[in-house]
Amino acid sequence: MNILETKNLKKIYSSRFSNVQVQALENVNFSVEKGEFVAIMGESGSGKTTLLNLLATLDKPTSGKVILNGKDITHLSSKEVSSFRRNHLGFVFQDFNLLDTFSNRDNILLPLVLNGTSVSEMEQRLNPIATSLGIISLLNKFPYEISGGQKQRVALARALITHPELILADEPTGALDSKSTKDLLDLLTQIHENGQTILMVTHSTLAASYASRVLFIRDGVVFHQIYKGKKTKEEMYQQISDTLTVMSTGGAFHV
Ligand SMILES: Nc1ncnc2c1ncn2[C@@H]1O[C@H](COP(=O)(O)OP(=O)(O)OP(=O)(O)O)[C@@H](O)[C@H]1O
Repeated sequence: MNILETKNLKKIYSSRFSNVQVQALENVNFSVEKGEFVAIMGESGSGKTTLLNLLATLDKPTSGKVILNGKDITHLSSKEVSSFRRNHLGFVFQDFNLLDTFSNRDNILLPLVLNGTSVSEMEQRLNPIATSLGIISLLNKFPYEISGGQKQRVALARALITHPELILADEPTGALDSKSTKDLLDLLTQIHENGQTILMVTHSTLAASYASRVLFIRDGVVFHQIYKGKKTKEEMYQQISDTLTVMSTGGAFHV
């Protein structure tokens, strides 16, 4: 079953002060099945952030549709979008986006507080997630007291606490050292194996090699995709690297 689908997604940025227009996405079509872990790769300027912003309802496309769980989310009113985002999507960012004035526990619970969830329900949700992410001992600390890898695990807990249909991760390992990167990727794999749908934008071949499918964007269209299937992480890594080389040297693929 498709949980996410983009149909003929196009985004043209136009400036109010000049006639210059930038076509960031030309015609993006893809779908994500429930439970998939999809990585999106592409060179700088290929339109990845633009795509993520459209999927996250942070921006509207020039034309085309984003369908999440059967609902076209491109025409939500400004009143609807923030509760929609909170209830259906979980976000993980490169720079964690945790509030330093809140404890880690309160950072994680914030989306539930905004939704008016009861305290007992919050605790019931928090415990299993914090246990599986290994952050129970960090809950009463503040973000500035913990390492980058720990912060990203707290951010992941915050993303999971609402049981979102889809986790959108923007370069989640970008600010982490190699040990924390591997730990985070193992956790994402575990979450994926538990049935969570994840879409991750990344420049990292290593991060993408953990995904069940990698989509490559070039010049505003989906240029190629690789399914993990029965490949090992190492085989996947090699195939992603080869594809990036073909892309950077202007070679052609057919999706
Ligand atoms: N707000 C904006 N106004 C005008 N042009 C924009 C805007 N945001 C992005 N662009 C342009 O759209 C194109 C796609 O940008 P986007 O940021 O989506 O690429 P990206 O693949 O995420 O790049 P990177 O990997 O460097 O983050 C680029 O040519 C960029 O300059």
